[in-house]
Amino acid sequence: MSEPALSAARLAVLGAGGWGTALARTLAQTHPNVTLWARREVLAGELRRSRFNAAYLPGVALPESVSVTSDLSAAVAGADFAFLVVPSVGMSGLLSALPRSLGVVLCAKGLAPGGTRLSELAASLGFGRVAVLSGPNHAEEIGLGLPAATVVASRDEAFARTVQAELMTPSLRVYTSLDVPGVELGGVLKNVVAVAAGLGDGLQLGDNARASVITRGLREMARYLDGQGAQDDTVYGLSGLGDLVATATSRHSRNRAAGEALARGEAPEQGGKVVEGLRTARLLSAWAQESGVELPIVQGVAAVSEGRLSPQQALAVLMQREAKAEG
Ligand SMILES: NC(=O)C1=CN([C@@H]2O[C@H](COP(=O)(O)OP(=O)(O)OC[C@H]3O[C@@H](n4cnc5c(N)ncnc54)[C@H](O)[C@@H]3O)[C@@H](O)[C@H]2O)C=CC1
Ligand SMILES: O=C(CO)COP(=O)(O)O
Repeated sequence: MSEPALSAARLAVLGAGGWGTALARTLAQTHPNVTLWARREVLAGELRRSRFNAAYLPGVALPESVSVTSDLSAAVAGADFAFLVVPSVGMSGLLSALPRSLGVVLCAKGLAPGGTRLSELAASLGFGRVAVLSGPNHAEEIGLGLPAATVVASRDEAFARTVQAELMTPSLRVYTSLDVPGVELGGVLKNVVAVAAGLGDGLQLGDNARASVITRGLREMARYLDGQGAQDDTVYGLSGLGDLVATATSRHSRNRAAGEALARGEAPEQGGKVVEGLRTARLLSAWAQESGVELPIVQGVAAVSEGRLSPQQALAVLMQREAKAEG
């Protein structure tokens, strides 16, 4: 395969956790001008010195061409657009500190406080060029250059195409979409179902149980997306079913591992790595309670993570729901 052509675009990756590091490495294959911003200077210094992110993505070398800084203004100065890769709880603070003229690609798979979608948050803060990136993309594999596909969605079709063109490499196939809520929410909800799959794995419930959780979880995802303005078929694409399968079955998934830890009676968040599905479960469980829309798996995960039910009790609640037709 021939070497991909280099691009003159200047790109910023804001957030130096696992996914930000993997994206910076991917972009560096085709861009000599990539800057990676780490919130903490101690991490930025470590990355500059060793070129490895031992805490968040061990084993993936950051190319020398990637500039690393903890100075946010310097990171985005002259950038054509930026990938925002901090946990969803940090997105509001990060967006507030950025120039509104900057094109932003939101890469977190979670919701803002109160359950607002991150793309809505960005628009409400005055950003004009807003895209979301979502798909079956474990940083551990993308960072090694293993093949994958992903979706960039924006209401601004030209911006989505620009991001697609800049992010595509021979090992990362990027699709565009105009369905922002559909693509964004698929990535948000699959994390909760992955926690449920992890709970089942931790309780050693077997392959049938995992398949049932994935399938009924997909149904809950579709039910929620339906009320949020998403297109019907998006949930069955890469950002929905694709990412659900990747996350609910992968040894890399932090959300699945959190479910396993809960089943063992251990703390679900370990090593300082973000587990978006726990917070999302609580936000969506509250929404389900208020709206009367049934999201039993989401509500079960919320109940376990809040300590209201044991994993075994949550399983019993799910299994003993009233008999009904599939749908
Ligand atoms: N790890 C993965 O494979 C993928 C993760 N994502 C999503 O990307 C987002 C980031 O995840 P990871 O990179 O895995 O997280 P991570 O846990 O590996 O690292 C998070 C990074 O963000 C920093 N951080 C934490 N709070 C912050 C704040 N308020 N402001 C700025 N920086 C802050 C941490 O110091 C750390 O460097 C999450 O929403 C996750 O769901 C999406 C696709 C793949
Ligand atoms: O979103 C991801 C893969 O697409 C990563 O999932 P985890 O946060 O569960 O590791």
